[in-house]
Amino acid sequence: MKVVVGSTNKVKVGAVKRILTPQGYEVEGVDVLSQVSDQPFSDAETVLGASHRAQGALAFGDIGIGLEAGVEYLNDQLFLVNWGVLKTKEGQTFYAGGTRLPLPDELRDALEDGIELGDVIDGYSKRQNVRTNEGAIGVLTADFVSREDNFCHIVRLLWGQFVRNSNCCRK
Ligand SMILES: O=P(O)(O)OP(=O)(O)OP(=O)(O)OC[C@H]1O[C@@H](n2cnc3c(O)ncnc32)[C@H](O)[C@@H]1O
Ligand SMILES: [Mg+2]
Repeated sequence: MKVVVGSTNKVKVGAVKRILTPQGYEVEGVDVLSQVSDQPFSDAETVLGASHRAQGALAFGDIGIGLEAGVEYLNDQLFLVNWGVLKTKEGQTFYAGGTRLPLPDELRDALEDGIELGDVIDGYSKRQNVRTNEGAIGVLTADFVSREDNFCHIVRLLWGQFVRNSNCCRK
């Protein structure tokens, strides 16, 4: 059974591989459109992007997984949010949300101006390609939690729901 991730970002594909390769699944990443803003600005837009990515990925395998990051206001505080969607050829859809972490106030203006967090966090941290490495979450947690760790948590939540609802691999 082939599992396809709707992105070629190595932390997204790496997270799915980390959970599903040991279970014997073939995992591949493909570039598909999220059909939302490059920087989603709400939970609703972020989960929609993940859903589009899962649907796009499903064309290339038996299971499609979409992982999407965004930002969301809670009261006056901007938070980093992450969502995952898993879709099967049989028409099942599973959703899971990940960690929420407050973003420093210094980042808010640039994000409100439409600059992607991936670009803003590089300048803020004085690091490069943060989005395909430790992620904003790595910068903000002194590297205790990486962006891949964060997506792994979501993949476990998605896969666990899929297993519970399928006949193939229930323990
Ligand atoms: O190739 P894709 O799959 O698009 O990978 P991406 O890094 O752009 O990932 P998303 O589109 O899901 O992320 C939406 C935006 O949020 C940014 N972002 C979210 N979480 C991040 C993190 O932990 N570190 C750096 N950038 C992050 C990202 O750079 C985008 O601007
Ligand atoms: Mg993107």
